[in-house]
Parts: sequence; C-alpha cells; structure tokens
Amino acid sequence: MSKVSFLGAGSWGTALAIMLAKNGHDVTLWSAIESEIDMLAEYREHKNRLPGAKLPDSIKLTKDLKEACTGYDLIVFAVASPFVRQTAQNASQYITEGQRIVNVAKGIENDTLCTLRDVILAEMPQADVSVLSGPSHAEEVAVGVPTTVVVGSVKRESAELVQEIFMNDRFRVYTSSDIIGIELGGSIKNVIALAAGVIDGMGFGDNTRAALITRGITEISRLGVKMGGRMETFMGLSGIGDLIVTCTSEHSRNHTAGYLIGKGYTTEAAMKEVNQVVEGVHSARAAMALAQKYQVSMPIVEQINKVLFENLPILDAVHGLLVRDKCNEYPGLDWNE
Ligand SMILES: NC(=O)C1=CN([C@@H]2O[C@H](COP(=O)(O)OP(=O)(O)OC[C@H]3O[C@@H](n4cnc5c(N)ncnc54)[C@H](O)[C@@H]3O)[C@@H](O)[C@H]2O)C=CC1
Ligand SMILES: O=C(CO)COP(=O)(O)O
Repeated sequence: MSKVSFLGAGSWGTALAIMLAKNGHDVTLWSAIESEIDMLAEYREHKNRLPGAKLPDSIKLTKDLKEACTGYDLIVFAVASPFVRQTAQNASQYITEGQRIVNVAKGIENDTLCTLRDVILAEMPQADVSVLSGPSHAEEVAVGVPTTVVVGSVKRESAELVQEIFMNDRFRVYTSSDIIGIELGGSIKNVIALAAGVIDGMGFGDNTRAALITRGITEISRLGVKMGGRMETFMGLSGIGDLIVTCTSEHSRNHTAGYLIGKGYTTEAAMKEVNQVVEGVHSARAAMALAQKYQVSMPIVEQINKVLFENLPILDAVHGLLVRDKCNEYPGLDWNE
C-alpha cells in the first residue's frame, strides 16, 4: 500500500482518487476550492462533476496544503492547467528533495509555452515529476470502464512506481521515457477536439470528423517530433488514442464546447455552458505560437484559433482548409523528393 495525495479534486482528481482507494492505497484529496472539499465531505460524492460515484470511506479530505504535501509516496497534480503554476508555487515549500509527483492535467502555459511538467519543475525543482496521459474520461474511470494510459518519466523507477500504484484489472498503465511527446499529444489533442466539435455542431459528416482526426494527429506529430517527441508516442495512447476519444466521446468537454460554438455560441458562452475546464481553449494560442516558433505548418490549429478568438466564420475556416495550396499527404516521402 502507498500513501497518495491529490492536489485538485475536480472530475479527474476525484475519479482517480476513488480508483486508487479501491486499489488499496491510503488516499488524501485536497482542493484550493474550500466549497469543493465541503461538498465531498458532506455527500462523499462530487455532486457537480461525478454524481453517483461514491468516495470510499478510506479517502481523507483536507483543505490544508501542508498536510496534503507531507509524508506521501506520491503526489498527484490534478488541477486545471491555468492553476498549475500557482498550486506548485504554494506547495513547493512543503516538497522535499526527490518527492515523486505525477501530473495528470493537460495543457501548455500561454506566457512561457512550457508544458505543465516544466511549469511544476520551475516552481519546485527539487521534485521528481512524471506525467500520465491517455484516452481516459473521468466519468468512465470512476465506474471501472476498461482504460489504458501511459506514464512518462525521466527515471524508469519513477514511471514504474506510478504504474504499480495506478494499475488494476480495469486500468492498464504503460511506461515511457518520452515525456514531451506525451505532454504535447495530451495538450494539443484538445485543440483539435474543439475543431471536431465545431464541425459536428455545424452538421458536417463523418468524413469531415475523420479528416480532422487524421490530419490533426499529423499536425500534432509534426510539431511534436520537431520538439523532441517520438513518432511512436503520437501513434500511441497519448496521441491518436486520446485524440480519438476526445473527438468522439459524449463525455468530452472540448468536443462539447466546440459543438456549441458550431451551433452559434461564442467561445466564452460555450465555456460557461460546459462549466468545467475546456483546456483546448487555453492551449490553442500556445499551440499556434509553438508552430510559429518551430516553423511547422498547423493549418487546423491556425483556423480554430481564428474561429475561437477572431470571430472567423466557421464556413470560411473550413473553406480555407480545403482550398489551401495542393500538396502531398506526407511531403518529402515520395518519389525521392
Ligand atoms: N475530466 C477528465 O475526464 C480528464 C481530465 N484531464 C485533465 O485533468 C485536468 C483537470 O480536469 P478536470 O478535473 O476535468 O477539471 P474540473 O474543471 O473538473 O476541475 C478542475 C479542478 O481544478 C482545481 N482548481 C480550480 N480552481 C483552482 C484554483 N484557483 N487554484 C487551484 N486549483 C483550482 C479544483 O480542484 C477544480 O475542481 C485538466 O487538465 C484536464 O484536461 C485529463 C484526463 C481526463
Ligand atoms: O483529456 C481528456 C480525456 O482523455 C478529457 O478531455 P475532454 O473532456 O475534452 O475529452
């Protein structure tokens, strides 16, 4: 049995905490939002996010960050991306040298263009930070739907510790050393999912969604490989796997927000309606900035940015994608070019 603490008690933190408690671990849940902890204490259930998924009696709740950071084998970062830096900054004073942390949030910081592991490390360089990602909706994990994810770490032992703690007969965890590949796949798929939602909201068909998924992973991997990620990672769980689930699932926050935008909502109104974190909106500008920095073509990311933030009519965005200059599917691969 391991002692595991969660920083962040939204959908994902709560679902994983329930699963780890059922795995037999000693689990504590902390949230910066005091009312969230009060609700969990009163109902032993996250009424707003995961109605019906009961917290096992063994899960402890705390509002005290020092308590949540002291004496744990593993600390899980499960706060939405805009709050990762602040949470790491506040927690750093309690984090000892080599403390194992695993980040399960997905995003890229807009100001720095850092992925979330780098954001955490910037605030707590003494920590040993892994990342966990893959096609895994909280609503399904909370009720034991078979799920697969990947954990990335610099050290094999750290990845294997997370694998050991999380794995059960419904939740299979693979290990990897490709941290940047895992983080970029998990973050930018949310941007593509917004685009998939938009075209579904507009009433386009299955062909269009399939086009977005396949050309979307091409864009993600083109950038990701240039930033040091491995192509295999983008063809794996945290790449195409996560992109498929988020572009097709009724549980997807990003697809739902995109769908509403396709139905005529503004970006702000769609985010308000979803009422949970829509990470793709936070990551869209950063993905575009990275494409520019690394001189990589990402036309879907470019068009969805214009729809989200510059009021480009959706039909113009779709038209723009279809009538771009003709090209090869994978330039440079054919006819000894
Ligand atoms: N919900 C899901 O199925 C999955 C979510 N994720 C990722 O996990 C992360 C969290 O997502 P959810 O739990 O769904 O979001 P959520 O919207 O349900 O919860 C976000 C949580 O962030 C924390 N938070 C909010 N404001 C804060 C503040 N000012 N300071 C510190 N913490 C604050 C709270 O605990 C809040 O409940 C996101 O990056 C998401 O992409 C990853 C895989 C699955
Ligand atoms: O990352 C997630 C599932 O892997 C959650 O994001 P969505 O809810 O937008 O799909």
